[in-house]
Amino acid sequence: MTTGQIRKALSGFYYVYADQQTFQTRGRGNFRKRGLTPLVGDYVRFESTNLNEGYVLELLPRKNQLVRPPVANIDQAVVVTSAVKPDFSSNLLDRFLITLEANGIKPIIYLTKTDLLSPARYQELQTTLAYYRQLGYPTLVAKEPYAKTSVAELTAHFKDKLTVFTGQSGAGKSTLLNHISPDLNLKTAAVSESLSRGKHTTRHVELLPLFGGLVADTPGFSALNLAEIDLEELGRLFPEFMQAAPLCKFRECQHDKEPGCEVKRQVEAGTILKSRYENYLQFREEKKAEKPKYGKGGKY
Ligand SMILES: Nc1nc2c(ncn2[C@@H]2O[C@H](COP(=O)(O)OP(=O)(O)OP(=O)(O)O)[C@@H](O)[C@H]2O)c(=O)[nH]1
Ligand SMILES: [Zn+2]
Repeated sequence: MTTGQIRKALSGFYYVYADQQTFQTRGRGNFRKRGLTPLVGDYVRFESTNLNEGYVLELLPRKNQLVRPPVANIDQAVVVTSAVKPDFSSNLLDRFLITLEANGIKPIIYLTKTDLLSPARYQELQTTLAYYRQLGYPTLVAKEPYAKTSVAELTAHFKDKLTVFTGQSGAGKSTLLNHISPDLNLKTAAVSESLSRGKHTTRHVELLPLFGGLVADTPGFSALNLAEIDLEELGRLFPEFMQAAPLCKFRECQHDKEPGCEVKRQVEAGTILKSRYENYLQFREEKKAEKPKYGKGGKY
């Protein structure tokens, strides 16, 4: 048996990459009885007699997976964020960031449509996004989002990583991917002014070797309803809260109503961005409003 990585899944075939070759295989392992479906990005054990006939026998454990795009073992996600049309939303950005943090996926923020901004608004967004950069998230903000230098700054992060593209509909994911790899020829669509929604075409995901790493060729917009995040876990998904927390008076401080909270102190002092804290409180309310889940011991 050989170990390889699924780089494409199509019409019942899994295309497994191993030893610098691609093997066309079918699923046959007991993972199927356990209701597991191999995903692009999965590491598998397989056997084959030639390049066109082989069987995936075992699915190796995943470190994470997303539903849209359906990819496993993701290292990082480019959060394509538009400055206008649709308007920049710190709430949406923070939602993306905590969802990725919860899955152990490193976010890279990429701002698009800056060409449509007034100089003053551009300056303002640069200041806001500098805060995210200082948190440790690579944050790319350019006046010309698709200039060669801007795209090169992004692709420099791809080496040895599996990268996916995510972001709101109409944010410019397909446009950006087309600039990274013109061969892709992904359809882009003007955002319908009346619906404020882009088009959605179903495609099969494939991992492309680009800039020394692998890139999922299909962008996706995973559900961001925080369903899989625990209320108590929320604070740990904000790196600056994590850093402040040891100085909170209470060890299990939720940075909400507790006295002696360092996070709140830093929000007052202006070192923690107010919108981050407000979004945190809103996410908490959202989690609290969720119906109690059965089997979780009435946790909420
Ligand atoms: N002016 C300007 N227009 C852009 C920019 N990026 C994308 N657009 C336009 O915005 C529209 C939406 O871009 P897409 O690349 O289709 O967006 P998407 O995120 O792939 O959208 P979905 O497929 O709906 O998820 C297209 O008409 C693009 O030409 C940009 O930086 N500046
Ligand atoms: Zn606190």
